[in-house]
Amino acid sequence: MITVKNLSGGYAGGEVLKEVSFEVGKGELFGILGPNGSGKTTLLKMISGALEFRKGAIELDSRPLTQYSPKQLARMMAVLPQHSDQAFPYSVKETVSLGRYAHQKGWFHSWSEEDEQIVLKVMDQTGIAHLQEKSIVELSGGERQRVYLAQALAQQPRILLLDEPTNHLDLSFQKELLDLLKKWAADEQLTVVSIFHDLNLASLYCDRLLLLENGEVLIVDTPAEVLKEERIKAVYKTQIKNHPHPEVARPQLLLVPESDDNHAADFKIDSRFLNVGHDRITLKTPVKLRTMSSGITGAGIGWHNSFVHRVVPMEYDCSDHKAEMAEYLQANGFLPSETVAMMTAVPAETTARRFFENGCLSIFIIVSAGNTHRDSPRNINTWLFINGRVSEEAFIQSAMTAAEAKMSALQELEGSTLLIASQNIGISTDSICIAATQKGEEIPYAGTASPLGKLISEGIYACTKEAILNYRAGKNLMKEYGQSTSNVKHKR
Ligand SMILES: Nc1ncnc2c1ncn2[C@@H]1O[C@H](COP(=O)(O)OP(=O)(O)OP(=O)(O)O)[C@@H](O)[C@H]1O
Repeated sequence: MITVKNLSGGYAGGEVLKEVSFEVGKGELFGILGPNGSGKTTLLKMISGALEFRKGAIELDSRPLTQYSPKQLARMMAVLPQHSDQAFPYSVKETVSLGRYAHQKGWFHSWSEEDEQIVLKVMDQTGIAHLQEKSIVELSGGERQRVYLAQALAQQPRILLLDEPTNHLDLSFQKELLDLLKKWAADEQLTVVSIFHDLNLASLYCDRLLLLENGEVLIVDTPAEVLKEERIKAVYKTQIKNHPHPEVARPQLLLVPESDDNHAADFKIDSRFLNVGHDRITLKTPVKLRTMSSGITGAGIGWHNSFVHRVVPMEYDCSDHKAEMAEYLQANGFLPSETVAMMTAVPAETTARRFFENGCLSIFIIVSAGNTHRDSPRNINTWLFINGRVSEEAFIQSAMTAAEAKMSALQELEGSTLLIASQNIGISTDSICIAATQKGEEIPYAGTASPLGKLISEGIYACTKEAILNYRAGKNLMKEYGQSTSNVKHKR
C-alpha cells in the first residue's frame, strides 16, 4: 500500500532523513518509533505530501505520491497531526463534517444523506456524539483529539496517518481509540501509520514497528524483535527492563528509576528479622523483596516485605480461605498487598530456620514439615530468602533446585509413616516462597551445578530433614495444641 524507497531530505537547515526504506501493507497497523528529533514527524509529513523530499520515492498503491492531485490525496489519505489547533470556533459536528469535503462533487457542494450518516457514525464510534453541538474551543484536549480523529475517519481514507494519537487521552480512551483503529484496519482494510512515544502501546497494537535513530532506519520488524531490551536501552539512552505482558504475547518495557533505596548492596535477610510465635512465624523486612510464591496471599510474582506463616488448628475448615486469610492479616496488622502468607497446622516450634553462607552468597531458609491431619495430605512449606540480585532464570531454577532437595530429604527419611502415607498417593499441599533482596551483582543461575544452586540444595535438604525430624519428635506437642484449640473452629 505504501512503499518508501531510499527517502532522504529535511529542511533548509539540513538533512533529517537518510536513505529511509520500508513498506506498509494494506490493512496493517504500522508504528513509527524513535527518540525526540529522530525524524518521525518529518517522515510522516513526507508521506502525507506536506513536505517535499530531496531524494528517493514514495508510492501509494504502486503509484508515485507526486502523481496524485491534492483532492485525490485527500480521498486516499487522512492525517491526524500532533497539534490540531483550529482557529474557528466551529461546532463539533461542523468540524467532523469538514472531513467529508474531499468527497463532495461539483462547484456547489451538496450535503448528502450518505455524508450525514457517515458523520453520525464516526462521532458515535469516537464517543463524541453527545458533544456535537458544543464549540470545539470549549472541549478538553482529549475530547478535541477525538473530534479530529472523527474528522479523519469521516474522510473514509484508505490510509490514516497519525502523529501520537493517544496524546491527551486518558487510559480508557487510549485503549478505545487503538481498539477502534485496529478494528478499522481489520474490517475496512484501512492502512494505519502512526507515530508513538509510548512504546508499550505501540507494542500492544501494531503489527510491525519501524525504529528511527538520527533519521535512519534502525530496524523494521515485529514488536517482539524491535523492542529488545538492549536495543531500546541504547537508542533511548535509558535504563529499561523488558517484561512480557501477562495476558497478551507482546513485550512491555518498564522504566527503571534511579534507586532511592539506601540499603547497602550487601544487605542481608537473616534471623534478625524473624519472629517465631506459637501461632505464627513472621518475617518483616525494611525493604520489599522480589518474590515468587505459591502462598495463599501474595501468590505469583511480586514485591513484598511481610512474610507470614500462620498456624491453624487441625480442624480449620473454610470455603474461602483466601478471603479469610486476608481478614486475618488485616486484623493482625499486616497489609495483604505487601504480604506473602501461607497456612499450616504444623506447630511453629517444629520449623527449621537456618542461615547458610558461602563466600559472598548467602540464603536464609525456614521450613515447616508435617501432616496437617492423620491421613491428610503432606504439608511442607518452604521459605527461601536469597541475599542477592537474582535473574528471572535463577528464580525459576531456585524453585526447581529447592524442590529436588526437598524430595532428596523425603526419600532419605522414607520411614516416616506420617509423611509417606500421603506421599504414596501423591498428594501434598506444599507451598514455596522464594524472595530475593535484588541487590548487588546479578546472580545469573541457580541450577544444582551453580554456586547459588549448591547452597540452596544443601540448605533446603538440611532444613527439610530437620523440620521433619522436629515434627516427628514433637508429635505429642502437636496433639496437645490440636486439642487446646479444637474449639476454635474457622468456618465461613
Ligand atoms: N520546520 C522545521 N524546520 C527546520 N527544522 C525542523 C523543522 N521541523 C523539525 N525540524 C528538525 O528536524 C529534526 C527532526 O524533527 P522531527 O519533528 O521530525 O522529529 P521527531 O522524531 O518527530 O521528534 P519528536 O519526538 O520530538 O516529535 C529535528 O532536529 C528538528 O529540529
